[in-house]
Amino acid sequence: MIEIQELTKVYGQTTVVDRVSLTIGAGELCAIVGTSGSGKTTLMRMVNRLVEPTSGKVLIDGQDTREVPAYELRRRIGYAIQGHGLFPHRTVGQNIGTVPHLLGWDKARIANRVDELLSLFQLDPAQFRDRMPNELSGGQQQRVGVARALAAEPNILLMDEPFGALDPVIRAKAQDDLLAIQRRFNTTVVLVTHDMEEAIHLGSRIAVMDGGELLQYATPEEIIANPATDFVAELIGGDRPFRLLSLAKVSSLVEPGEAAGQPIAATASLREAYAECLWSGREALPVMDNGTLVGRINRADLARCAVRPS
Ligand SMILES: Nc1ncnc2c1ncn2[C@@H]1O[C@H](COP(=O)(O)OP(=O)(O)OP(=O)(O)O)[C@@H](O)[C@H]1O
Repeated sequence: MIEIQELTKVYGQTTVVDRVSLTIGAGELCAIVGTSGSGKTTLMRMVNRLVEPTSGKVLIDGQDTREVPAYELRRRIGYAIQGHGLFPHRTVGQNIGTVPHLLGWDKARIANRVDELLSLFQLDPAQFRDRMPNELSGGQQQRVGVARALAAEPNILLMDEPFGALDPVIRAKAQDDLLAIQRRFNTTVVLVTHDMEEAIHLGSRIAVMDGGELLQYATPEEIIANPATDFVAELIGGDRPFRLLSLAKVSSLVEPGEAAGQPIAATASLREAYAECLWSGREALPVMDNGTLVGRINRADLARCAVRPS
């Protein structure tokens, strides 16, 4: 658990993070969202003391981070940034093994961990572990960057716009990889993004920053339904019904029965299902789960899920 209490950063005359307090539960993914310069990165970097707070404090599992040497904190907390920050003259395997090496893990354990992470990120270890970063695509480099941040099995992972530079298809894949890994290891993740869509998709809670202040800290459902200020509403944009639909899966709305045409996956979002209904002009779609037809989903139910929650 991360408890941020009255955290403040002042540079010269400017307060860039202003008495922000929030608690991130173990295994949660907190997405910090806001416009450029709103203080997102500074707030996040104060968690591992890459930036020293001017005042306020951060407790990790109850321990004040000021009592822990900064270098130890940075080893304990994974950190991944946009543009991955890989060491260009070290192989993929050496990059991923950086922190385990610093922690004195033996070679076999490091090699196992490197291969395990490469496999998790769907990069064949035999093919990738000895390559240099410039022999990878941007998306592959990004995945290696996240794998490196996870190498020493940190309980906490800080991510600064990790998917910002990726094209939409690779980005969606990288986001899903992150969610799968985060759930598997129950990692607490703090992720900075300027993209509300990404925050809604990934965040179990979203912290909205503006001008150094925390405007709202709530679940995606709460933020969409009840934005705290006009600015938060503006960040969410006009397509709130679709954002609501994107939060739930088809499996949550399956009913018994049949429908004609191409099935939709139970793991697809309600938004995808609604789009498919509209696009194909169908009132209902068959639902497929692991290769088996499990029922159908109908358009009227989908439309009801898009209504503003009361
Ligand atoms: N080392 C520094 N010295 C002085 N000002 C700084 C320093 N680091 C950041 N700032 C200022 O603090 C403010 C917040 O910066 P920060 O990087 O936290 O914003 P951000 O919300 O992450 O923005 P972006 O989305 O553009 O990365 C900005 O106005 C920035 O210019």
